[in-house]
Amino acid sequence: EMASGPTLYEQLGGKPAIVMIVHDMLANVVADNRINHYFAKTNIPHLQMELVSQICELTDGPCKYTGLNMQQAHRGMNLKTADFNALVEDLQKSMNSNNVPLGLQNQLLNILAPMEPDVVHK
Ligand code: HEM
Repeated sequence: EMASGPTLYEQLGGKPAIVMIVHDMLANVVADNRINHYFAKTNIPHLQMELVSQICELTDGPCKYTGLNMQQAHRGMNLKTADFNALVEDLQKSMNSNNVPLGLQNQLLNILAPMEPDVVHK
């Protein structure tokens, strides 16, 4: 059997660290005039809960994401690549302020990047 090593979830610092990263990312988003209009009617605590669950599962943590799939969640928003990149910047800003090492930042971004086609132009 191959030794697998700690999961990305574990390396990030588990659920408490992911809660902090998502919380601070959403604070950045709400303050980001490039994209905050999309979130004007959004229940932010609910979105935070869904994002934590999704990132926990994607990083091999002990969670099961039960929210909408990415196409459903963003249908009708007609998001652009620039909107996607702005959100990624807000996530990077949060990871920097939470002292997430660059190698781990890039591992998480590499998991999220392939979702772009499901999120933009929907
Ligand atoms: C990889 C990138 C993204 C991921 C992983 C992601 C993930 C999610 C998730 C998990 C939800 C909640 C779905 C549910 O409630 O069941 C959601 C909702 C939402 N997303 Fe994204 N998202 C991404 C990109 C974006 C971008 C770029 C924008 C806009 C700039 C955006 C705007 C929204 C909004 C406004 C909602 C909430 C809709 C509502 O009020 O119910 N998302 N997203």
